[in-house]
Amino acid sequence: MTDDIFARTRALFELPEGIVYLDGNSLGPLPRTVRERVLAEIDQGWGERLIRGWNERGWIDLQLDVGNRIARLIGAPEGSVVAADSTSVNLFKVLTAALGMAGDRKIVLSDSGNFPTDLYVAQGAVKALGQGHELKIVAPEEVEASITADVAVLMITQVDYRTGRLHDMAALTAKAHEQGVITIWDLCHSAGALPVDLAGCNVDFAIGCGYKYLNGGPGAPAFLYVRPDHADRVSPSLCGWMGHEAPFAFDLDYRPARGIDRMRVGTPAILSLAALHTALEVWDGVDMNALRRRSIVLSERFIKEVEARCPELELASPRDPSVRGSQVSFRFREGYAAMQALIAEGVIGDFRAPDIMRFGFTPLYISEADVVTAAQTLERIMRDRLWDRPEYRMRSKVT
Ligand SMILES: Cc1ncc(COP(=O)(O)O)c(C=O)c1O
Ligand SMILES: Nc1c(O)cccc1C(=O)C[C@H](N)C(=O)O
Repeated sequence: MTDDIFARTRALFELPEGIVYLDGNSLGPLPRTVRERVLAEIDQGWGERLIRGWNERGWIDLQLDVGNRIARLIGAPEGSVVAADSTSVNLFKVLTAALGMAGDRKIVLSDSGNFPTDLYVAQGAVKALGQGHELKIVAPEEVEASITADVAVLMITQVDYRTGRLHDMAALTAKAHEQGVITIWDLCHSAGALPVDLAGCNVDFAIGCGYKYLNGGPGAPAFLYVRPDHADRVSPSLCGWMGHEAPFAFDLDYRPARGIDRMRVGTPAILSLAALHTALEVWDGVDMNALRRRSIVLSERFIKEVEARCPELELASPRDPSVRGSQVSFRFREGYAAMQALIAEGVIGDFRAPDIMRFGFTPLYISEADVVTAAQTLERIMRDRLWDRPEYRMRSKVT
């Protein structure tokens, strides 16, 4: 039964012939219906309806409509998620809002497994606020013990982009709340990768991107969640007219809209939003628990196959699947060149410095046969030392 669902979802994607795509954790592939939707938005929307498209094609509500589709995947209620901006910008928005609610507390707590943009945004936000806040970065294993009553905000990415290590959202959020700490979760590697229960965990704020497991396309709009009981209280720091109570009243003074709408800022990129909106239809009928079971089957199989075939590689991800997201990483000193060789042989993963070969497992379109093909190809690359070729050592701008 489960297999039938994923055979059906696989057919919804346009995947190049002869490629095993294990990089949907960086950029999801193209859902077939997206092209038609974007072309319709161009031809019948922009082309024919012109400015009338905002009302007649529902562009003005699209950020909330997309948000509602994402909400189901992350355990958030209707009307609590908005699609907007990039993850980095959304993080700035929620972090400054959270710090505005945190009274005299000055510490933003995060960990060294976080994606660098999150840390950079926090550094920038602290500087921009100029109120003596401080970013404290601890090791991932030290997060829980570091949640103390002097912390203002806990800012954590649930799944480590390099190793796939999974933080316990329920436990860390509960501990944070015991200590009066506001929580922000980055769901970039969680949304569409595993079941997330924002409401059940009582998370305060969350953000994430649209281009990985949600398959919204390169640079797709990101998303932002505010717990409903905070939504009318938070004071946005990026105050734009789309987040105003009455944008078309053109008042001189900013008055925040009610609810999640206030986290909107400027005019959204409608063509990209339309692509994400349609891409999210592939999730119709997909049970996130079934997805998680399948993701574990695929990643366990990959680990087993690679460890049996490639003794040079060392598992960098947690061995226990219950504390791993939907990706598996291996360390290899020549990992960059080995990944280029693998890509040249039709298996696409990616590399993260200094030595991590990273593979994403996305049950919507990856089968167990793909996993075996990937491991066999990797075995050949290691056995024939294909990574030793000079052409695979030249670093590209984007890895
Ligand atoms: C955890 C995490 N946060 C943020 C980002 C990126 O944010 P943005 O969408 O602003 O590029 C990424 C990946 O690019 C990520 O892995
Ligand atoms: N956002 C990306 C981009 O614009 C180019 C290349 C890769 C990305 C990524 O998403 C990287 C990703 N967050 C990572 O986990 O490494």
